[in-house]
Amino acid sequence: MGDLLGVAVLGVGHMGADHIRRLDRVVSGARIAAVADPDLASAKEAVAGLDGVSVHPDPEAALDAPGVQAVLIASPGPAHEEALLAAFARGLPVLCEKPMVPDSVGALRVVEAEARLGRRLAQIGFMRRYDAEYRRLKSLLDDGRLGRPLMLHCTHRNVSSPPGFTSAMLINSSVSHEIDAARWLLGQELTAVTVLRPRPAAGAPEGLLDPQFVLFETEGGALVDVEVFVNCGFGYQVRCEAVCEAGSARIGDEHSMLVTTRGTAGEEVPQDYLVRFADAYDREVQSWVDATRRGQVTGPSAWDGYAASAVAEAGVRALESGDRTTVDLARRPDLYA
Ligand SMILES: NC(=O)C1=CN([C@@H]2O[C@H](COP(=O)(O)OP(=O)(O)OC[C@H]3O[C@@H](n4cnc5c(N)ncnc54)[C@H](O)[C@@H]3O)[C@@H](O)[C@H]2O)C=CC1
Ligand SMILES: O=C1[C@@H](O)[C@H](O)[C@@H](O)[C@H](O)[C@H]1O
Repeated sequence: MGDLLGVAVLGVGHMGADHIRRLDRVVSGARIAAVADPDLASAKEAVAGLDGVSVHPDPEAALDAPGVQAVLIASPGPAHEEALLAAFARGLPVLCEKPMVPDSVGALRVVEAEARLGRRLAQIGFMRRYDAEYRRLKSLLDDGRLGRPLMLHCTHRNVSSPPGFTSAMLINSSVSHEIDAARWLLGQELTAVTVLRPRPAAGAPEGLLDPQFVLFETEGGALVDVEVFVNCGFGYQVRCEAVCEAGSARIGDEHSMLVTTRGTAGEEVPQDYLVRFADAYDREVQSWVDATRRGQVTGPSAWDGYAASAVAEAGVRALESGDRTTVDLARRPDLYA
């Protein structure tokens, strides 16, 4: 056990429980040292059968527990800022689920706190950067064969939204992935956003503006459109097509299986992100554990987390006003150059 990275997991809901399973059974080089969740019964259940794990209702008690060397934050977004700052205060490396901090002012506080430390401690959970298809697309765009990217056409569909999901969350929870992916794929900041809303789908909960059509402009003059539809009812579908000056490339169609039964043949569609992005989460967490054990921090940074929150915030304003809304980004600290 001594050589394994001792991880405290904060939050044992959908993502936290899946990351606990991953750290315990999939990823090498780590062990769960502590967990925290105000729902103590769920926390105990999440680590039932694991040795040497302390269970806490309070996140800071988990950070101070024996054997904790790193933190994985999987609590709801509004709890992330406090947890990140507590980890920084203890010098603990962190993998923090997206959104890093939902509001940009809080996200900037995290960036500034890390910049004051003078070294990176946080990796943000934008797992698409670890997905095989996204990585192929990134390599293709980077090698220049297709020429300058002009547009990204993105689709983001969920079968259904969890209870309490708001119209703003279509942008700051769901589209936050496209915001990060677009910034990463294009190597450009997003500068303005417009949101159109068709008549809501009959299957959407009362009052939820679902679907939405979100259009981003980039600093290099490209456009990124996203259809986000979180109660589509039929499957989890994430696609991205890059249209460039000398060709196009599309990802997101490979995660299905051709099934033949009772006289028909058709494709099975994944039903959620835990299935569609299973390999990406595995690679993300393995990469975090490996880098942490080497004393390094890699992957999406706190600056990327902040930028995603600032763009999403402009998107929510655009949704509410119906106007094209520009993005205000703070100056990027040298730490993230
Ligand atoms: N990367 C991805 O694809 C996904 C990321 N997420 C992100 O993961 C995070 C968690 O989401 P879910 O697991 O779906 O939520 P969830 O609601 O299933 O679980 C959250 C858990 O955190 C606990 N909790 C509440 N306050 C806490 C605190 N202060 N400290 C520790 N635990 C606390 C709750 O009791 C609950 O058990 C969110 O930031 C969400 O945006 C969620 C789904 C997919
Ligand atoms: O991060 C995620 C959720 O929080 C979000 O609500 C979903 O729309 C995304 O597909 C999923 O990847």
